[in-house]
Amino acid sequence: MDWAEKYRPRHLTDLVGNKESIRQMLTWAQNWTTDSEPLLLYGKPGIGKTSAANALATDMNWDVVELNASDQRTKSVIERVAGTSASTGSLLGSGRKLILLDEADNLQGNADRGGARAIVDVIKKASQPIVLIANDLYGLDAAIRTLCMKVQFRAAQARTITPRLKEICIEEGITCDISALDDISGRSGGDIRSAVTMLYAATIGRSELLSDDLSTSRKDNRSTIFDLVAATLHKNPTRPLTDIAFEVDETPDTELQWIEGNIGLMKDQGAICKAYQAVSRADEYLGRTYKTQYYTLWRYATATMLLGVNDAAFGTGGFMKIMPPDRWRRMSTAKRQKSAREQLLSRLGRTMHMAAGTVRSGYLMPISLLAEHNAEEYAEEFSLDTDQLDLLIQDSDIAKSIIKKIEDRKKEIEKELKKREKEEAKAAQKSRKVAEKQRSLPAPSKEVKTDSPTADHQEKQETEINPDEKSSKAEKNRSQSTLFNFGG
Ligand SMILES: Nc1ncnc2c1ncn2[C@@H]1O[C@H](COP(=O)(O)OP(=O)(O)OP(=O)(O)O)[C@@H](O)[C@H]1O
Repeated sequence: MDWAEKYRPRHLTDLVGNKESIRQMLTWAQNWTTDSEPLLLYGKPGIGKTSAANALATDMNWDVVELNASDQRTKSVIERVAGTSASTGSLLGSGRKLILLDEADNLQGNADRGGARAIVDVIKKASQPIVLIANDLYGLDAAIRTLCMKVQFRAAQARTITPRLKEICIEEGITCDISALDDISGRSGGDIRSAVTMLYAATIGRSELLSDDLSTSRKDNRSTIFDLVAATLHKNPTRPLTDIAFEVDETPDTELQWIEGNIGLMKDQGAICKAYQAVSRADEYLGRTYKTQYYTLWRYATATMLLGVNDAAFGTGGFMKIMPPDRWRRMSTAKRQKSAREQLLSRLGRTMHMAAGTVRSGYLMPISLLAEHNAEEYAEEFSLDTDQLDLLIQDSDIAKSIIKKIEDRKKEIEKELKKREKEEAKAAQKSRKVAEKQRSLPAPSKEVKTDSPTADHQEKQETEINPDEKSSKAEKNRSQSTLFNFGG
């Protein structure tokens, strides 16, 4: 029996983590009446949902009728099995039956589309407790979802899984390194089933588990292109080169570029020359392969390249810093420059209302000469980036510093704008508050106290108004009094 099954928790107290969810389940079960909602347990796989449901039934002394996705969960099966169980008592006549619907989010895959509908009917009619289990809450039919009391199960934390693994090791009589168990717990991503299974796999045929055992068993033993290049340039490769090449996940032409790109690591000029001859011969075979579509030639190309270069490399050894082919770096630089050139021409052309080709053939040189004298203005005018300005003035350092200066200035302006917006918002808020406060004040009494500070202030203001304004105010007052008089 695999350990995940062997060490399935039998009682609620055996479960690791999710204490609050387990408490909710127990309360639900202890207070269960025919009016209770069914329970929906949801969460990632392997964290104990099914085990918890079974353990609950055991602890409550209930029977279990389980329907999982492997059963043909058609409407009729669900109605027959769950429906009957739900509406009748226990076989023993006393206890209850827990109806367990595992993988409830997988009903849509059934041949009979009545599955979800049937569950809703069964749930509504049920006279026995029902537990549904799902990984994806929203993969569940909405009608079922809304009928249930939902309890979430969360992935376990690594530090709670390790003690469980230790218990299993003790039970199995295996001496274990705690750091090895921590490693397994960490890699399980909170999935306890996967942690238990990993432990099982790592300890097969052992009575001791050390952290080193784990790292070697985990290591991907396939060779990489770095291994192949290193072995080819080494005087005594430990394994046949063709075996290593077979494991490397690259085509012979890519391998050729890598080997050619690292030939320079050889010290001896004569050896380098010999290695290039082997590479050139291999390249011929590759060319013929593509021309004739006769892929058996690939093997000759690979053998010529690896064995020829290794033969030339005799005497090379020690630490080597293997790098991706320089040609790739140059190609990517050239590609970047080409795109910068095209963008620059189209930008200049757009501003000057002419085709990019015309700019290149007739105007690029004079613009470059002019830009040299006023690079910053040109960069701003045409919104150039570092590469584009560099193309124009042919000086990457100056281009870099100018673009940085422009960007810093832009940032400064943006900062200033933001600051101002904030200040304005603050002022607006303040004046809103003042207005609100004034509105909430009781209406002033009709009798105006002339000795009040407000009145003083008003008076003072009036004395400060210049004579012209005063006369126009007097005029206004006069006309107002006339109006009142008219109304009276
Ligand atoms: N909380 C837990 N405590 C102890 N062991 C656990 C726990 N969760 C999972 N396991 C181990 O993983 C196995 C599988 O657990 P279980 O079937 O309950 O998970 P599940 O959440 O229902 O997964 P799925 O959604 O895939 O059905 C158990 O038999 C047990 O060995």
